[in-house]
Parts: sequence; structure tokens; C-alpha cells
Amino acid sequence: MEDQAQAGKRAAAKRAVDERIRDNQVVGIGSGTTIVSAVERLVERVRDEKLSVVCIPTSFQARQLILENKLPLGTLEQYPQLDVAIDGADEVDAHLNLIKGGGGCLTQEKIIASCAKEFYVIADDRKDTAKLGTYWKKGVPIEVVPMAYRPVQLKIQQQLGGKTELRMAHRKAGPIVTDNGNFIIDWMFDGTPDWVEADRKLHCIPGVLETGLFLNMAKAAYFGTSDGNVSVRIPEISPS
Ligand SMILES: O=C[C@H](O)[C@H](O)[C@H](O)COP(=O)(O)O
Repeated sequence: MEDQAQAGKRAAAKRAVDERIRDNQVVGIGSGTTIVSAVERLVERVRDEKLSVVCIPTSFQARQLILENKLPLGTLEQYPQLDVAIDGADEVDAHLNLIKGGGGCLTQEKIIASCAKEFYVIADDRKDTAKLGTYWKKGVPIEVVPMAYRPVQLKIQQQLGGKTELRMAHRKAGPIVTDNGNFIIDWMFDGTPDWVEADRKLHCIPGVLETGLFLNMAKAAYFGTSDGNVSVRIPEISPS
């Protein structure tokens, strides 16, 4: 029997691909497990509707997925402006702020999302929370230049509080290494930070390449439930 979360991911992915991808578009393909279902659906539409698309990957995994499924592959050099990007997330709050990077991919994902006219998130409904950190307990992933990881950890703790951990690899000695040759620090924040301010402070620390906070980027989020229903949310207006 299909895992419940998997059924939710699949339903969200199908609806987003059906509603948001159109003929002759340049499409950003995210990373992780949920995007696999989106690519499967895109393959069906390309086959059945003769849809013509070019896919721009956000990671090594996404590139492999595009190639294995024989979808047209492009680069940002060829297509610096994308029509649409679709990606998963580790958690989504009421304003559609996201934590991403649980699978070690975040910098290329953020670049691709920032180059797309429309960015959509797909997730199973467990990830739909009022406040970041409710469901996702592994902190905010931050990609850092390897030689700076220790001072960056100290500065995050001094300036933003909480705890940090250098993410270690499984089946490889030492830390994980990203697609860009960097390390990942996971920041276990205290309470509910002002995310815009926290992200600004993190970016000001030399050695920080990018954060897994995707703020004010998503145009809508698709949440799938285990019984195949999908709810679509647009961002709530933040209180001023
Ligand atoms: O690093 C990984 C990416 O940011 C993923 O999009 C995110 O972790 C969600 O992954 P999944 O779809 O596997 O839950």
C-alpha cells in the first residue's frame, strides 16, 4: 500500500503540474522526493498532450530525473528567465514562507525559483503549518563555504541564538558536501524569529552562501492529503 505521505505528495504534484504548466514553457524542476511525482506527471502530459517544455534542474538529482525521463534539459545560461518553477518544501507557514534544504539542496533551488515568473510549492499536508518549526524540527539549513563553517556556527549562535550543527554524511566519513562543494549547517532556532530579519542577518555573515528560508517567493502552495484531496493556498497578507 502506498505510504500516506507519498499519496499526498503525488496528489499535490499532479494538480500543480496540471494547473500550472502550459505548452512552450521553460520549467524549473525542484529537488527531493515530491518533485519525482511532478516529473512523472509532466512526462505523462508531454506524451499524451504533446506538450513542449524545457526543464531547468535545481540539483544533480533533478538533472538526473530530467535525463532519465527523456525530458528536454536546459540551463540558466540558455534560459535565464523561466516561466514557472515547481519544488517541494520541508515546511510551509501561513504566509507561504518555506524551510527548504532538508535534502541538502537549497542554493540552486533558490536561484531557479528567483528566476521564474511563478514559483509553486508542492507538499503533503503534514508540512502545512501556522509557524515554521512546528513540524520540521531539524532547523534551517544554511549552505556555507567549508573553511568558514566553524566561525559561521559561532556567529549564528551569538547573533541569532539557538544551536547549530554541521550536517554529517551517512555512508561517507565527515560532513555532507553539497552540489556546489559546500557544507550545510542546520540552525535550530529558538521560538519564532522574525524571518526576514533572521535571513538578512544570516546573509551578512561572511561564509554563508545561502539559506533554506524561502520568504515571499511562492505564489501558491499545493497540499495533498493521503486520500488524494488537494488544497491550494495563496499567501496570507502579513499583519503590518
Ligand atoms: O534539499 C531538498 C529540497 O529543498 C527539497 O525540496 C525539500 O527538502 C523537500 O523534500 P521532499 O520533497 O523530499 O520532502
